[in-house]
Amino acid sequence: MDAVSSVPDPVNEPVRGYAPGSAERESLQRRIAELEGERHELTMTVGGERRMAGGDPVDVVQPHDHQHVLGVTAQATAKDVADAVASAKQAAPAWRDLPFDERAAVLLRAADLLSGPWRDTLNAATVLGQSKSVQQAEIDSACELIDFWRFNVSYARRVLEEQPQSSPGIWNRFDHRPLDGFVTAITPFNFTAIAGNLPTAPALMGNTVVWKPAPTQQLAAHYTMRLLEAAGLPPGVINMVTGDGAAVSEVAMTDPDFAGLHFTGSTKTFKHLWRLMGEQLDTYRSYPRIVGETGGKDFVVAHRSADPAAVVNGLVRGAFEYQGQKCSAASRAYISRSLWEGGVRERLVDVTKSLSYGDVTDLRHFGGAVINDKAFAKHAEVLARAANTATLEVLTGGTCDDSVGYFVQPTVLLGSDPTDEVFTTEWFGPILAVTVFDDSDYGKVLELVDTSTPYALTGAVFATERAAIEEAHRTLRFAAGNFYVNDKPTGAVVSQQPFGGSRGSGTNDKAGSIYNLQRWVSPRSVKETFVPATEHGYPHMG
Ligand SMILES: NC(=O)c1ccc[n+]([C@@H]2O[C@H](COP(=O)([O-])OP(=O)(O)OC[C@H]3O[C@@H](n4cnc5c(N)ncnc54)[C@H](O)[C@@H]3O)[C@@H](O)[C@H]2O)c1
Ligand SMILES: N[C@@H](CCC=O)C(=O)O
Repeated sequence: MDAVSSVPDPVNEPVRGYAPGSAERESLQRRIAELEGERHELTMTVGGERRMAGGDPVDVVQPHDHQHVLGVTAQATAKDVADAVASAKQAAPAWRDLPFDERAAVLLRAADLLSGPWRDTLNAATVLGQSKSVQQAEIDSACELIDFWRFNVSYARRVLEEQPQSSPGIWNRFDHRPLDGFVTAITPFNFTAIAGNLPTAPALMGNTVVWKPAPTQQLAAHYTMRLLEAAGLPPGVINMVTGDGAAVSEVAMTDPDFAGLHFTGSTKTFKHLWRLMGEQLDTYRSYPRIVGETGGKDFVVAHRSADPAAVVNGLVRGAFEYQGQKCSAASRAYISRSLWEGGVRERLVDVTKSLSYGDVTDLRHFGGAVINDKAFAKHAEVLARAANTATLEVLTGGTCDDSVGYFVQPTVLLGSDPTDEVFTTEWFGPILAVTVFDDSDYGKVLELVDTSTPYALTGAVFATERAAIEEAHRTLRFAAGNFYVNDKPTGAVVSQQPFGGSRGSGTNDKAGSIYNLQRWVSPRSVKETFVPATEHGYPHMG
């Protein structure tokens, strides 16, 4: 059983600005150029060995310059995944028997390496492979991942401290065992921090893991794996397999020792995986722990009392940072008529028009391209439909161009039918749908916001009247797991706004919090009686 010692008090990693002329900018640009000039062999890592997966090769490109191949990865085969599962099982006894402090030290060291010598590498890989602006890479692949690793150690310690009461002559204890089997972590393309957190959180609690990143995030995932090795992660504790995941669900998730899924990605994929797990219930030795954080259709509501400049800024940053490819991105807005007609419409259109999306290695751009050809085609279809729908008006944007990169212009659609799919479907791109309501209909609009989508991830209300804010809290209590007052619905910070949503948006286990970490232990209650009874009778028997 783990002894509990004290661990360093975590603080949030400061965000660097990369202003022109700064040493940090020069250093990052140098690293970007180095990684851009290499052609990476994006292998799996199984039992500490790097090897190319056996299936079809897959090019990993720069989304803003899709002819530029950064490296080649490959689809993992059933045999590759079976090897990763075997390796996770083999590494399990030694890893779970290692004292908590030794496991924690690996992540604390990884955090310090990322804060220092590895920062440029992970940021550069995220800029190039996922088309993030430097600011968006910095808050993700540096700060958020460092925060996950440091804060998780402190939360894990609190989990281990939780102990039952004892009574005279009896000592009761919790043995915080890892799960009885291995964990599968499946991660999305859009956050390097999430990709790094999902395998490491269960590992911290003593589990071994099969991790499958998204192919489009493979460059940053490759360096995350190298960084964990540099921090001292033993071989086999986290086994990284590559590809689109078909073999992972077929092999790892149908193994009798599969004990937990740590997933972030779309609602559709999560439901598919949950159904698969349901079908396998008679195969598994334990009921698997299922943690899945999924899609959103995140809202902004602006009451007539709101500060117009704050509303516009919240919409622009909330909807268009990282090309709208955040699960938290504002994609539907409900604006009171007096605000809209009092200048918000013009200001929103003007600021949105001024945003430049381009090659993110040129740091002057606000954003880059969407992740791949599939996302581009989906957005192109949405924009074509919008242009031909009578209830929709394209206020700005509405165009896209994939001749060099997968560029979709930041788009604002004005809709008179709030049931149209632009207000209900997650597209995961830079498309914001706005509808305008009469000031007196605020209460009705809150009801509409609550009921018009299957999701409940993030949302924001802008208002200065306290009664309006209180009404939004009440009506929208279950409409968002992360709710913002007078702020954009994106940009949650580990330890400050623990992140996750409910309804169709996930199991709401709040990544980077004590709630998430406790899902990766299976406590054993131990009762020890110091002087055991020797007579079987009771007083009532006389
Ligand atoms: N709620 C959150 O915290 C959160 C955070 C980030 C992203 N997201 C959501 O993620 C989605 C965007 O990410 P994405 O496009 O990478 O999602 P996705 O569902 O397409 O893919 C997620 C992961 O699942 C894998 N996958 C897909 N099909 C699989 C299968 N059959 N078997 C095994 N693995 C499979 C993918 O390869 C990838 O690694 C959006 O819906 C977004 O809202 C949610
Ligand atoms: N936690 C991030 C979103 C993660 C999903 O993509 C935010 O709060 O913006």
